[in-house]
Amino acid sequence: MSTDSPLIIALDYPSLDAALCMADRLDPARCRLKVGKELFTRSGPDVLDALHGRGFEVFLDLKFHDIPNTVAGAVEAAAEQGVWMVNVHASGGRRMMEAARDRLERQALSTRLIAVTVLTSMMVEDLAEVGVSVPPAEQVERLALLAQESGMHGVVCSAQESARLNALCGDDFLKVTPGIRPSFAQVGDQKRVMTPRDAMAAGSTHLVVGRPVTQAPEPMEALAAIEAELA
Ligand SMILES: O=C(O)c1cc(=O)[nH]c(=O)n1[C@@H]1O[C@H](COP(=O)(O)O)[C@@H](O)[C@H]1O
Repeated sequence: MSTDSPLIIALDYPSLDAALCMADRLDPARCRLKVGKELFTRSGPDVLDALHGRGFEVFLDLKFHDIPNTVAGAVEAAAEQGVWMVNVHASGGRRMMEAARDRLERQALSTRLIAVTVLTSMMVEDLAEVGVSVPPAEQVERLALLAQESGMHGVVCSAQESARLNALCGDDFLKVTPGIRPSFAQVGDQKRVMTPRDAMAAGSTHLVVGRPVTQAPEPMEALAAIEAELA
């Protein structure tokens, strides 16, 4: 099933059973699902089959970062399993991103390919420790432009950077933004956060929401509350 909802719910669970338990409480007409490293490492492709079988479109969030040939192969493998979206780290560089894009094009695979800019958990001092001496916003701009030039469909960034990236890269360039905190939710370990409404107003095209929905007593009620904040 295809949906026009901007919401992508992060299924950050340690087992297939726990993930499917949550998926069964959600509606594929009103959200997509994101499968990340922990769940995929434990369950393997079974989780993708199970979610596709339930009608969900899936963002496989494995943030590939390796030499170009290895990343191209990994992206092809993900796309062959029918995922809606897959991602790489933009800091892997132009040749890595181009190799991944070329592989999808050559195989006529329509999976969206996006690049992570600067993780939403990182602040200026974290970047400094890894040798990046510019503020997060500046590094995000640099990596987003590089990602666009390298043929990515969009980027993962904080919603705080969406407006600037809209101006730099245009509306069609996807801005997939985690660090979303509805008015009813706790910030937790995220640093660069925004509410769903502010994030969409800033130009985000998709909102990644995890714990505010998955740890709510009634996940569909939390999702409906986010939809209401967006209306
Ligand atoms: O690529 C991601 O999805 C991602 C990138 C990023 O910079 N920050 C970030 O939080 N994420 C993911 O977005 C989700 C956020 O979950 P919550 O903080 O529970 O809403 C998690 O699955 C993170 O792995």
